[in-house]
Amino acid sequence: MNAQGSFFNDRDAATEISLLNGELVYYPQFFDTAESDNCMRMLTDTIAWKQESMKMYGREVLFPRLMAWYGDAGSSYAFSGNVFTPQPWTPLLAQIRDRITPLCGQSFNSVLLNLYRNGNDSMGWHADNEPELGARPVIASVNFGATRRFLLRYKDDRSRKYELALQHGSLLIMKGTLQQYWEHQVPKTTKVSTGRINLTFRFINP
Ligand SMILES: O=C(O)CCC(=O)C(=O)O
Ligand SMILES: [Fe+2]
Repeated sequence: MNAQGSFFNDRDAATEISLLNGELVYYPQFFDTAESDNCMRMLTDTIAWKQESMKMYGREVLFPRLMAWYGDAGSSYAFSGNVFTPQPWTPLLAQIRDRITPLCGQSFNSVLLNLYRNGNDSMGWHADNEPELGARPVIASVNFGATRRFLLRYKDDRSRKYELALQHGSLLIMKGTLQQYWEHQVPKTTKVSTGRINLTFRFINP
């Protein structure tokens, strides 16, 4: 805790990034180092991590990372042929949700967690444009652990690109028409040998 009795520092130190047909707001140090270290440890140990699989060309393929889904009852989420039924909010996940919500201009009823065990774990190109998220979803991405590259490319012109290094304790808000016009990925890297946890807070229309 700091002198103001808050676990969180530098919440206002944001960079607003206006892309063509999409908006990002990046808070590099939304959570201070002590709190981020604690979140990394607590989430690693207490989340019900699973390696899910998806059907690809008739074969079951494992996702190259561990995942978990938490949220309000009824906020089920379907993607890549999976239906994720949420587990109830843990106190820590609810605390993180409640701290980021005031900055996001909307509430969240669920969170998808991804654990990248090392640089060999990754997430491929996609947009978070499932119908239950609505046309212009606000998605809040919270990062703990190793810094990983977050790449964006414009769907209609893949030479138009943007890149961020998402660091320990950061918050990235994706909004506007970003998910309609852009895709994003977290590529593999040989430079990272430690774990990273990403949480994407979402509002699923029931
Ligand atoms: O790990 C990340 O930074 C990206 C996560 C993501 O794109 C997602 O969960 O949809
Ligand atoms: Fe995504």
